[in-house]
Amino acid sequence: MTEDGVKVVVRVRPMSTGERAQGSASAVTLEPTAVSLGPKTFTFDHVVAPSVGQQEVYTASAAPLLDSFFAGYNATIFAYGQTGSGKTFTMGTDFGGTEPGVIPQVMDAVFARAATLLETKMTTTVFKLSYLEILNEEIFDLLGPTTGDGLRVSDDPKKGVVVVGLSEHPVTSVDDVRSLLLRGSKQRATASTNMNDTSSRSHAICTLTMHQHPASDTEPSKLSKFHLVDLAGSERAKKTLAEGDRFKEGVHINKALLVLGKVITCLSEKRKGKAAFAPYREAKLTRLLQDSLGGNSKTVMIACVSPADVNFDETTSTLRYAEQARCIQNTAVVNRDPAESEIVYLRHQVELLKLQLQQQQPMVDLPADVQELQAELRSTKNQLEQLRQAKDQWKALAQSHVNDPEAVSRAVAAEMHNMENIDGVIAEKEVIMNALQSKATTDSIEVRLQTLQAQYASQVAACAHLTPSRQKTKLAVATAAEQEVKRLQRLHAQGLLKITSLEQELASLKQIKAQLQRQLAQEAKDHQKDKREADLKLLQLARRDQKQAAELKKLEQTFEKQTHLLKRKNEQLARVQSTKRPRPAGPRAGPPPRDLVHDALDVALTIRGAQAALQTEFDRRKALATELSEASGPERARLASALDAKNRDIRKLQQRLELVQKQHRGAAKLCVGDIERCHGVIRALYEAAVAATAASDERRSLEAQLVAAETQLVVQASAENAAAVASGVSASRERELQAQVDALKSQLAAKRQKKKAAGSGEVDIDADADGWSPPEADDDAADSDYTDGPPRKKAKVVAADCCACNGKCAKGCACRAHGGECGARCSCSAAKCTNRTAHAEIESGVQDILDEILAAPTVTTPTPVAVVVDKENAVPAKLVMAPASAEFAKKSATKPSGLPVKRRGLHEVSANKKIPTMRRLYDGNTSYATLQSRLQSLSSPPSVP
Ligand SMILES: Nc1ncnc2c1ncn2[C@@H]1O[C@H](COP(=O)(O)OP(=O)(O)OP(=O)(O)O)[C@@H](O)[C@H]1O
Repeated sequence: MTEDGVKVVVRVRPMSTGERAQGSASAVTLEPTAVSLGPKTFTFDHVVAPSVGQQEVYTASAAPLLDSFFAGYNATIFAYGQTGSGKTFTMGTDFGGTEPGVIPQVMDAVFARAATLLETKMTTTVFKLSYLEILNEEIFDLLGPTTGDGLRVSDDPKKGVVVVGLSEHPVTSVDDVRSLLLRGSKQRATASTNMNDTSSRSHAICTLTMHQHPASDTEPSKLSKFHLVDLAGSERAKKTLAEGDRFKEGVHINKALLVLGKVITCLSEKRKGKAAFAPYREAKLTRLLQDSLGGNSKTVMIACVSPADVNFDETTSTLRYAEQARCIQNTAVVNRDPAESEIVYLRHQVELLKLQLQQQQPMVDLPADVQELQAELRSTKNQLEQLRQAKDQWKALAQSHVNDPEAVSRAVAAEMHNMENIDGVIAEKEVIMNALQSKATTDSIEVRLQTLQAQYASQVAACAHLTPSRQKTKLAVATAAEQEVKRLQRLHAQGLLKITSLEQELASLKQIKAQLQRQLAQEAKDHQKDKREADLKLLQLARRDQKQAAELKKLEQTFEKQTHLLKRKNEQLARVQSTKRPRPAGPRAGPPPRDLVHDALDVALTIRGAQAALQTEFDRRKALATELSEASGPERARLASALDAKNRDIRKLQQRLELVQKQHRGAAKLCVGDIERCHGVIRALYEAAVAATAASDERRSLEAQLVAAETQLVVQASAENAAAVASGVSASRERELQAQVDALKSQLAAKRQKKKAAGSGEVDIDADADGWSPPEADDDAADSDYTDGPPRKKAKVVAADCCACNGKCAKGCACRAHGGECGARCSCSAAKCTNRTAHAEIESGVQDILDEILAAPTVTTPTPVAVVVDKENAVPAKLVMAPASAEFAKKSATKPSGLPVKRRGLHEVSANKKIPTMRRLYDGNTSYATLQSRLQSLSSPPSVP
């Protein structure tokens, strides 16, 4: 078992053509093991620069994993990063290409090493390959049938997390792998987005499983897995311009990557000693990578990033996660093949029995019953030999049927059956030994010896009565008999010796058996003990739980009581405070809540403004880069230096923004302190919200007025233009028309002025130069608790003339009912409403002009204009000539009048898009103050010809 951190290699790709076209500058500074981005420096195991090729990436990332893989450890390598950052390029399934990625290089190296192992150590290796993708949170087999539902993930107690039904294909060479991966890659979902022409829409996991079978029976077999993962990239819909299915895929991709980020953060915090639960189960991706992140695997992460400053935020986020991933601690173990472990055990048993058999080989010629025993032993030996052969057969079968689990399990069952027979054989052997022992001690040899001795004695006695010649013959016979006796005695001694050795053997077997039984009994005892202890612990834990639950309940009750008490006290305090008004100003801890809120909003608005400004800078730089690509000579040099300056500005702005964002984490610090202060903050926020809503209403209304005025004036100017161009209109008439427009303008200005003077109750949102100034609360009592800070202005009374009409103001109009006119706070359309003096006047004025023009003898094609409007007076400030579009010219040519139907509403004119270009003065990013000043600066006299 080894404890290992996740290794992180960062790969920075070269600037893409698109990024170059935008004039992007590099935002990263690279060192061999660090990347600096803005004010922050991130540290890694290895950093690969853009100029570096695929070979070095492989050497730095995957090559070290090969040793672990062959040592029996699981290995994982995965590429992580934003869309288009080069993950698929780095992992690469392009086997035949000029720049093979990590996967082809790993496969080449694995098969080369396997061949060497076979040659040098006679170790055989069996490989299987699987390839899957996670698309929209569903798992699909890229090497299985193309149709079908997603696969299920399940937890196997022995194998861990497995994908049920995922096909595994035996592979014997790199060619096999290549054809399978090419097939799978074709099936993998890719699509074109704004950020990448071939964007991967799914996470892909390719797994190579290796079984190693060493030649030596004593060495265990190993089973290890190599996961090669190409993740889909995180993406922003705003940048990828993804819609429909692409958008949906993007949402799933981002969700899975978010969970991956959470898991990485949790695991890195665990390393720092914080208790954190990694949410592996929240996404299929993290479930499948569970072992690779914090589990049984040696893991390398390749973080792919773009160097361009337009991707500053995404690169920062990738590097932040990658740095955290370095803190993840994995615990890898050598994986033994479970079937092979069984075989090793059986092999040892066979060896033991073989040894025993060898010890039982006969040393001398034994009598028939001893030979009988010998024969028995031989048959046992044969049985053992058969077992050994069966085992070899099983091994061969296992190798040839790696894909037929049923055949393997049948063979294992048969083998197990054979092994059970061994016990029976030992028992039989024991019975024979016993029988032989009793036989050998009681009958044959001793009885025969005694008989022979008796015969010998009687023969000697008989010899005494015989003649010398007969005596001689008898003596020879007696000598032979004596020799025979001696031989038999020798045999007897040898038999006894053999029996003793067999007895010893038997005794040792019995001893081993007894020892095993004792061991088993001890283990059973230990198990019982452990179980008892575990039960006890469980019981204790349950008791502790109960105790804690009771304590918790008690605490909750106490807390509830205290909350009640606090509430009561607060109420009392509020009553006391409401009686003593105004409260004397005294020293307070920290700035007043309203200032806090003001400051926080100020910072937030500044950040948003800066982000918008950054985007504008990007757009300007893009335009500059386009100009630069088309320019030549000194102009080119000028543009190049302007581009450099722009890049510097952008870099500075990005760094400053990053710093500000880091220092100000929104409203987090607002509600710190006592409860009274929190109330103050909430009140200030409420006031700010009211002020902002009022400002937004005002702005909307103003916008509507601007649009209406623009439209009217476009029509008016078009008409004037047409009339001017027409030969029938005299210069004096032109001046007259101009005078009419001026008159209308001054009428509207006067109207506006009148309204203001009457105190129409609009909230003053421009008091602050920064564009934000919270109005004071109009309820004096509400502010009674807070007397610090200078006294503030009171908000003006809200306008009374306010109708809720939709479009035109008809009879039911509230303003009309009260005898008043509609104004800025009314929800009716400024262009359609007939209850407004300005409207009526402009309408009639414009109508007069139109009538005048239509009365002219010939009207040529009008030139469309864009109009700039004075916001204050809602009258035209400037008319800018714009070239007529082809469409407009065509339509005008078919209609001699050159104008839409005479009495059609002004809104219809714009809705029909007769005016091709309309410059809008206001957009969401423009602050109110900026809008004001822009309008002010543009309110010069009309420049209509
Ligand atoms: N190191 C590199 N050298 C040259 N070209 C690269 C490099 N890295 C990426 N590219 C190119 O950048 C483009 C995008 O790369 P790629 O498709 O690998 O990105 P990705 O991170 O896999 O994107 P997605 O997440 O959208 O699938 C490709 O055209 C690729 O050829």
